[in-house]
Amino acid sequence: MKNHIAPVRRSLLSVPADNRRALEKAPGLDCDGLIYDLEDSVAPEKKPEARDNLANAFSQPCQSQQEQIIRINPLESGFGEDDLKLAAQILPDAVALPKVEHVGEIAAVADMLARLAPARSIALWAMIETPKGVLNAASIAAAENGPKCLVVGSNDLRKETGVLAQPGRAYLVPWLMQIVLAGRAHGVDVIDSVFNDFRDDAGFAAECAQGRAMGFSGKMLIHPAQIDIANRHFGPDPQAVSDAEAIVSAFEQPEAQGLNVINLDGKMIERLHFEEAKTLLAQAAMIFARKKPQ
Ligand SMILES: CC(C)(COP(=O)(O)OP(=O)(O)OC[C@H]1O[C@@H](n2cnc3c(N)ncnc32)[C@H](O)[C@@H]1OP(=O)(O)O)[C@@H](O)C(=O)NCCC(=O)NCCSC(=O)C[C@H](O)C(=O)O
Ligand SMILES: [Mg+2]
Repeated sequence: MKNHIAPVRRSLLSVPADNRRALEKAPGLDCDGLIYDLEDSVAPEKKPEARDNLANAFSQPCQSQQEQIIRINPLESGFGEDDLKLAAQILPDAVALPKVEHVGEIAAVADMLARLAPARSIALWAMIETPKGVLNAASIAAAENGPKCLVVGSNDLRKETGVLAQPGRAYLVPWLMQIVLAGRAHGVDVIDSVFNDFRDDAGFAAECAQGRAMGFSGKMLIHPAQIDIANRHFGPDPQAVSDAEAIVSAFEQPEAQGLNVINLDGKMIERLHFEEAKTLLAQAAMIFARKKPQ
């Protein structure tokens, strides 16, 4: 995505970087972003090949407007440094760090990237997927030159805590809300976790609706079949667009000049709703104007 003013992040598809067919297919899909994965979906012996695939994919001319993110391996894994060298060479929009637990990890990767690609700024994203990551989410989001996005990894979070995968995510919700609050407190975008059962459209839609209601901007995805559903749930629906148009129009009337609160069809509308409505319309316009992938 090349508009960095108000990024739309409804749907972020993870693409295993060792899967050439998926790499080929991904730029033609209607998701807002691609998270090219070098971490858990790629076996240790395939990491070099996966990096070569990405170098090759990024060398091709590309019309896609998707935001491009590379998920690297943790630095202590022994793979992370080579992943960062690759990032400095191919210059994605962002590098996603998995399993971030402390603000120091962000600083270490930022320093390394600044040394490897001094003239370019590559944003950092932090995956929050361990108990310590959740507990420290606020300080991670607040880091100087810190992450632009927090992404939840609920598979790892469940593994580390013993919480079971259940519809409704009752026991995960408090932690998810903590992550949303941490991100929003520091102006950092928040993305909900993957949903593993990619053939269960109804279950996925329910989880998207829940994530949207919790305040997430979008969802990390694992399969192309999930894109339309995520776009629909996290994007502005026609009713929301027409409500926003009515609010903007009402506040722009001469009689609303100098007023901070108005009555619109029996509802109290404040200037904050006016600002919210303008943001929603700008996002809707951006989605509408975006060139459909071929
Ligand atoms: C889950 C999959 C292994 C399923 O793959 P497959 O069996 O190939 O599915 P389909 O036959 O239904 O695929 C249909 C076509 O779609 C393409 N495809 C599938 N997945 C992707 C994708 N992710 N990106 C692009 N294209 C994709 C197939 O190639 C087929 O194409 P065609 O040949 O034209 O028919 C697979 O979907 C998969 O590997 N998904 C991603 C897995 C992944 O990235 N895992 C890491 C992220 S999960 C995570 O982060 C968890 C987090 O850390 C946490 O802790 O929670
Ligand atoms: Mg994970």
